[in-house]
Amino acid sequence: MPRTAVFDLDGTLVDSAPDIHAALDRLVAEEGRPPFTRAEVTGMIGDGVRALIERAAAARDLPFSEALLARFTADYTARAAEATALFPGIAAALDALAGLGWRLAVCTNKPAAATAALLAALGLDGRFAAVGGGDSFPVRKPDPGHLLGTLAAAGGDPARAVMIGDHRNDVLAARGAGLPCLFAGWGYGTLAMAEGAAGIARSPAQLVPLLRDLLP
Ligand SMILES: O=C(O)COP(=O)(O)O
Ligand SMILES: [Mg+2]
Repeated sequence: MPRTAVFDLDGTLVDSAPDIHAALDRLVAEEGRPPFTRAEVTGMIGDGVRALIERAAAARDLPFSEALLARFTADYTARAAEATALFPGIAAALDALAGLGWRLAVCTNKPAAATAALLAALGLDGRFAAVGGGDSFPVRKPDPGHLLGTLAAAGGDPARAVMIGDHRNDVLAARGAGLPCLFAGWGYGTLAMAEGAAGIARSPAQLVPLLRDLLP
């Protein structure tokens, strides 16, 4: 059974904050509200799009509504790849893992449609044995069912898999699923969120050696 590396998306594989930030600014500008700082935006990412819009609305004194959420989702999904790129070193790490026989998967709280659009725009469709989005299953991270469902879809073995993510939700999902989590220190989470992780990768260049240590 091959080893499986299950990657979080936002803040781990891709630096998606610029496009999320731009879409949030367009949304609140339509309501006559001022734009966000980048730190405000990265602090609101990680619990899926509904939580993102609830937080953004609260921060700009706007009532949350399904219509607001739907407007954001449509706009962001159409423009998710304008400024979003892989973090430097990620492409090489994915290539190296694939070359070592690892199976690759994505487990993200980003909705599946936006995730698919983004991965396609980055030329990454087909790279992953499975992609579990934030609305692909009845549950999402930190619920381990999201990670285990993605792993099952990838044909991976939970006893031979590692989760890599930048948020507390990734660490908690991995812990609940009985997998080690490697914390992505270059992402949007704080290092305090790494508590309970099996290790911290400071840069994508450290991914392959640390993953090989975790699953020799
Ligand atoms: O959509 C989010 O809030 C975060 O997505 P992630 O799980 O890929 O970090
Ligand atoms: Mg993330």
